[in-house]
Amino acid sequence: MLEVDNVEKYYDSVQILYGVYLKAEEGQVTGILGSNGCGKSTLLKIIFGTLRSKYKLIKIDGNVLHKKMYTTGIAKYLPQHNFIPDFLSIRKALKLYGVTETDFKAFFVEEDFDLTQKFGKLSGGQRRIVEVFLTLKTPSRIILLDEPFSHIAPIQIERIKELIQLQKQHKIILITDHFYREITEVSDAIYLIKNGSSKRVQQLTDLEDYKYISEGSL
Ligand SMILES: Nc1ncnc2c1ncn2[C@@H]1O[C@H](COP(=O)(O)OP(=O)(O)OP(=O)(O)O)[C@@H](O)[C@H]1O
Repeated sequence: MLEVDNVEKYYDSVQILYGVYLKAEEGQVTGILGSNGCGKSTLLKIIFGTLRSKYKLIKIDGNVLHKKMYTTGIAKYLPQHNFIPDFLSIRKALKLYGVTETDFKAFFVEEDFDLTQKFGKLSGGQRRIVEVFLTLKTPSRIILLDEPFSHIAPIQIERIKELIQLQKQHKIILITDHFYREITEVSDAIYLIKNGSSKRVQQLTDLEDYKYISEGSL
């Protein structure tokens, strides 16, 4: 289990997060929703350890994590924007992520990607779906996904959702996206970031009550 508590973040003198708490269980997908600029990406970066915060407490299976999470190899993080360098081939990326070529080919049957293809030569959407696939299939136990559904075609979104369901069995998956219907469908637990704090969403109508979505849009 991953527990994140008391996250406070300032950018210069502006406070963005005011004591965020969330709990993410193994075998479950934990969704994070919130309006533009509320601090979702900031929170994921703080959890991963690539962004400093004023306070935070991270526990894994009840033990306080003293190191930056990314240095431990326990987690992989999909940032909001493309991150695999242009010069890297698909084959090299598979090796780096510990994903087999067989698994890759089994998922991308239709696309029939050439494994020597470099990321710089893929389309924006192709690049994104390969990045999402690698992040989900990597053997790391904790997976942090920032906007995995953005920039990919609807049919691919369905495939990614199926992959998430398969991969979550042995993993702790934290996910955020503005495709809130996808998030609510794929998540076992949901938090909403609002006014710098996290609120556990117990039922979907809470999203209306917290004015994340307009009344009647469910
Ligand atoms: N490096 C930075 N310096 C100063 N302010 C920043 C920095 N990065 C983010 N912010 C601000 O912090 C707030 C939270 O940003 P963040 O990217 O975490 O939001 P978000 O919820 O992921 O937004 P979105 O859904 O639009 O991607 C925003 O107001 C943003 O302008």
